[in-house]
Amino acid sequence: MTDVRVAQRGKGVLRIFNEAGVLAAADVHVALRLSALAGETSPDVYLATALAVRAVRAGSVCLDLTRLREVTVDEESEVDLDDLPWPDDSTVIEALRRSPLVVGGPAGPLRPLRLVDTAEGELLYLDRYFRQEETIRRVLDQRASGHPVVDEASLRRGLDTLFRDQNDPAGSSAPPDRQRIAAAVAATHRTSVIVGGPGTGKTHTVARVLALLSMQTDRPRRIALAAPTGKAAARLQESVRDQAGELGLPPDLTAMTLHRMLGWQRGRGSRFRYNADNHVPYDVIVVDETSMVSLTMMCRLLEALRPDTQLVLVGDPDQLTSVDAGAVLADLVARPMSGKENPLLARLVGSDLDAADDPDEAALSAAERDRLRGGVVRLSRGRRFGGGIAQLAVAVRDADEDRVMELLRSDAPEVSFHDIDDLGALRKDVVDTAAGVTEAASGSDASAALQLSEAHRLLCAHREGPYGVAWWARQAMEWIGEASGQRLDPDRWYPGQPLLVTANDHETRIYNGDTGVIVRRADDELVAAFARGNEPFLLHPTHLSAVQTVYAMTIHRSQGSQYDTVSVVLPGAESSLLTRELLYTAITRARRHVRIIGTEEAVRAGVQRRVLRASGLRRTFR
Ligand SMILES: Nc1ncnc2c1ncn2[C@@H]1O[C@H](COP(=O)(O)OP(=O)(O)OP(=O)(O)O)[C@@H](O)[C@H]1O
Repeated sequence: MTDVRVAQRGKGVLRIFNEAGVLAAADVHVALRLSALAGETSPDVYLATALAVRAVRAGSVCLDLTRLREVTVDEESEVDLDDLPWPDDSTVIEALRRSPLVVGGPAGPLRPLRLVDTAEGELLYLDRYFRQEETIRRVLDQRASGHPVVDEASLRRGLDTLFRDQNDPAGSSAPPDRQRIAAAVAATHRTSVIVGGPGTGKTHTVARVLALLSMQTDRPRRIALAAPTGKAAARLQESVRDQAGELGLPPDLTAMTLHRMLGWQRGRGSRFRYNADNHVPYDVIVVDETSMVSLTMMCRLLEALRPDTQLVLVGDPDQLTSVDAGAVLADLVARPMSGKENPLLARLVGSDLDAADDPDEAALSAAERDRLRGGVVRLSRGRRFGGGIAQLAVAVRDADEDRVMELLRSDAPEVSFHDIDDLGALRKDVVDTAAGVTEAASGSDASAALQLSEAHRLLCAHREGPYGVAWWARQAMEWIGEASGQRLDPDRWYPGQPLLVTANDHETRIYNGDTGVIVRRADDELVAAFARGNEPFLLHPTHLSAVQTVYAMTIHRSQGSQYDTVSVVLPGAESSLLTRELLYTAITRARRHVRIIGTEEAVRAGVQRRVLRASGLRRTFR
């Protein structure tokens, strides 16, 4: 028997790294094929190439050659990474500098790798990702070289009207008001980036940005609202529509996925209808949940923009990033800012920029002020949560593990911490939620069933194993079966069955990650219901190409959704999936209560472990 994960052609160092589980067979094949085409024979270059392919697979845009050894392997692997025959960093870099894979060779113009020197060390790119990153950098810099033409007096009036004191509607909100700064930045820059944790008012601000921009002209602005997933688009649309009447926005603004906005075409691969030669026809584009946008998608979006289209990128850079390579939103916030601050900003919101601390909002730091040059504003004042969840999220984000433990062990009603044997409260939430959803679904009330299915969600870091989704979903089904006296059979459709879509279907506009529920219609037919705008979208379940029954889901999948109560089953402290970003994402899925199930050791390990996502966007190239 051969192990499919081991590349049969791999020899020497590649074979050793492959068998140790650091490299996949595909990484080895790509490295060998490229080397053969270019006539490369150095084992150091083989290894670096295979590690560069692996890095992209693991979500990085490039390989950080100064951190070669920072790789993770499966938990089951018993290999000690330090025992592997790691070459010396500088030997690898020297070999790459001479390599035909990097400099081109007699075999032809093929140059599949790029070696880049930066102040913090060398990066190795697969050419395709290098070019995408270059495009992003170039388009952003071009767009930052000028500012939109605006009517200053009208903007000032707009800001005064839209950002009111909550207690005194005749007055403006107290400075510093970062939402007002964000709106002013968005109105005066071609590209702006509005970031913040959950409930900091990102969508509230976006609706006001749209109102502010619409006030600037008599001609209606062509506005596009977009998000990387269908679910996130639906949420954005709903929030903006809720505020449309109050703000004088068109009542029928529709949000769509980025794929749809760029004109995804069946059978055309990543080639969109709108691209560098055929720009998207909008004056203003808002992208929500930008943390989930991959490098490739950001590249496609930026190259499809008209130079004068105003782009507002919104999201939470502390969350888990896209499944594909890149952490573009976090990079845009952290990258060295070029350009000068738009002087108009100081005239419009000078009192916010210069204000001292206010009881509700701290004064702007020097770093925040600097980020304004790049059109980046971070909203920090939580507007939604009763303290506990937000405080916990902030402590995780700031890697303050003692504070995290203190909050978990406090009696804050929004947070609880349970041992893996202490499952009574979880069981009750699972059973009660299923009972509520089943009752509504059996009574053909699709809206209520969908709403009730957001009352509680069980999240895991892993798919498999004792901490994984499969195990916990089975456990949940047993609990529900015992409580209702009826065994659940996920191989047949039944009312109240919770669904998770696992692949995009552009035709039905049902997307990977969308969740729904099976409902019995008044005519007794069973249909799948998905939340979409005000009315649920119903379709026959056989029209769903890829769908699972979901009593537990991975934290990755839960991105872009929120639930009243979230229960998070943590894996063991040694799990490489357990990271700060993962914990932060899980905690911030909860609206009212977050229940963490696991050990103190696991919490502390998770808070300290970071997702390594190498990219060049944060660096200055030499
Ligand atoms: N300046 C404000 N004055 C009053 N209420 C506000 C203000 N800003 C936000 N809110 C309210 O706070 C809540 C959270 O705001 P919003 O939904 O815009 O946050 P968000 O950052 O988009 O959150 P999420 O990331 O979870 O979607 C909403 O109910 C909103 O109406």
